[in-house]
Amino acid sequence: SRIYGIWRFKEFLPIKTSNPITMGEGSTPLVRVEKLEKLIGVRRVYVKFEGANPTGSFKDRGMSLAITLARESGSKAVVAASTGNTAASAAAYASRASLLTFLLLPRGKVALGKMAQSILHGAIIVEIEGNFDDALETARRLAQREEFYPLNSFNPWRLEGQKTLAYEVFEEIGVPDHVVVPVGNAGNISAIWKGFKELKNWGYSDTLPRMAGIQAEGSSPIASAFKLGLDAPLFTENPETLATAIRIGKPVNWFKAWKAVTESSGTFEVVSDSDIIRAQRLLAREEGIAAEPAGAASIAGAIKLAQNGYFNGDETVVCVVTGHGLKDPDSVKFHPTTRLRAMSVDDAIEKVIKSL
Ligand SMILES: Cc1ncc(COP(=O)(O)O)c(/C=C/C(=O)C(=O)O)c1O
Repeated sequence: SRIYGIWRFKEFLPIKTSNPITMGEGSTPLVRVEKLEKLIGVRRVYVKFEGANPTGSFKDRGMSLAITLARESGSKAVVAASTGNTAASAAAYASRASLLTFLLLPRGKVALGKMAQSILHGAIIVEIEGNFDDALETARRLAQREEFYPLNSFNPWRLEGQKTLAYEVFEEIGVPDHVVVPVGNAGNISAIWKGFKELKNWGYSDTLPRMAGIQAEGSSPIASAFKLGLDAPLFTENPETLATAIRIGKPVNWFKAWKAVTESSGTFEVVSDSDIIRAQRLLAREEGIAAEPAGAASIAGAIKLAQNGYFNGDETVVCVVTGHGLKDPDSVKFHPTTRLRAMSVDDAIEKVIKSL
């Protein structure tokens, strides 16, 4: 059968199919980041680089299952509210299944690369005046009509695909001490935790990681409440962060994420937009990894957790970088570099030599 991708784990997936809608999603790089290790102060730090998926984010893992089911459901169209990556992934996989895609997007709040993908794959795009949470409510109501198949992460099949990240990490390095995940609608951290629990329940492993969920300061309904010692999130009407992928005020999967953190004796942490931008630059200029801002939030979170003494120094930490830097080209405005204008070959040569 398949030698790479999530369908290698077909026995662990809840749907039986001989021809899934797939583009080889999964089997993403687990990259050791030794310079960041020194900064975070633990024995090993790895980045699970989900930007290497077919549409550039972890969403592809779950979309492969969900679209395979959508095709069998007899629906004519799929519908998804999104901050961008679910949209891009839905449009790509649905086109492969010859299904129409309706996207509900918060107008003006979706990063350029994700809009480009949604357009390229021919989705029907509805830009809503409002935020992601309004878009999600629209999608939920549309999904009550037979002709629309719902793709948002209240759809459990998406999370069943996303749990495969845990299987891949286990295959390569066993069970890490910590897994750090950026949290928006809170599906992914829950899915990864589920994957590790299954491995233990099925007797493949005998330990579990501690999960750390990272949210952006202006959009941290779960993390802020957790840090205040509350037992439920503080939903916010106006989430704000430049990490637009995780700009979500009413996370639909908050309860699953809360359980993942409490069951694993993990934590939630809040990082500022400047922490995120700093992490994006460190990843790109020290480790060669291009992360979109929300993807860099896991590294920003690990740095902050280290500063708060959360780690004991000899652990292995996996940071999930959830989306590729190409998704949000506008974010390069935060990362100036030298750009020289050369009027001729000689001029270019002279300027380059002067810049050495
Ligand atoms: C790069 C990136 N990093 C982290 C998250 C948060 O994952 P969840 O906590 O499972 O929501 C998202 C989520 C994106 C959407 O929710 C969407 O695309 O609509 C993301 O794109």
